[in-house]
Amino acid sequence: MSRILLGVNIDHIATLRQVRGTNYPDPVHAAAVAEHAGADGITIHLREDRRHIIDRDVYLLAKTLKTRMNFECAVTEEMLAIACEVKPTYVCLVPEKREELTTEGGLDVAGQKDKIRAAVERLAAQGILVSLFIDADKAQIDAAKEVGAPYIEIHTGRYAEAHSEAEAAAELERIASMAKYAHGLGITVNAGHGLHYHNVKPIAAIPELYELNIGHAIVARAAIDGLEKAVRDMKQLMLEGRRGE
Ligand SMILES: CC(=O)[C@@H](O)[C@H](O)COP(=O)(O)O
Ligand SMILES: NCC(=O)COP(=O)(O)O
Repeated sequence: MSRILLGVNIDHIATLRQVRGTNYPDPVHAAAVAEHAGADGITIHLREDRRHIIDRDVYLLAKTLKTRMNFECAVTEEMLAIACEVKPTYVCLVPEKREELTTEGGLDVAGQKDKIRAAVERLAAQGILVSLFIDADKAQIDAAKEVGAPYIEIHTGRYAEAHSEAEAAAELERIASMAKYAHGLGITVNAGHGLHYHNVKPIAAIPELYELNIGHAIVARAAIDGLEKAVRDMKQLMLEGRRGE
């Protein structure tokens, strides 16, 4: 049985901070906790609108991570320049729409090969391993190969959001067959988006997958699992305050 790795996406630790304009919770701290718990890597998505991860996080994480950074970004001059300066282990190029709640689909590599090839070459020249976040689609995989990307990340959003078991099974089959196809072309295949505690096992069973990137569900689980201690700690401090301690 081959190993499958977990990249923990900490974007939504930063969401909690940004929503109040506080300096906590700190994604840098969260990354250290995730690494201590066994994360194989840390994923962050620096959105153009800086709605969660901000530049400061990227630069600090580059210094503090003990595993490796998977830096997700749109294919823009601003983001490519940051990536080339930070030099994370991985850059995953993703599509981005300003108004979306989260990433809605894969990058159209086939429709903009010259632009993506130039980005891949520019990042690779800095020693960065480039991944393309794409749908489980043969034309997109062929295009990823053509532009020289050594990695792809298959978008699992449609599987995660399936409205029926039959739809989920069909999506799973598509992801599995496209993972096999891409792997056969010599591409290292990751997957992610919308994976959670009840849908991850069938995806993790796909033998060609190297790594899963999971964020929202892990942060949500942490909020519930950590709540009991958080409430106890607050009550204890209130008691100490009342006692004049
Ligand atoms: C590219 C991808 O699937 C995820 O990283 C997703 O884009 C995360 O972005 P949000 O955390 O803003 O939803
Ligand atoms: N690339 C997918 C990712 O990093 C995590 O996505 P999600 O688990 O937050 O949906």
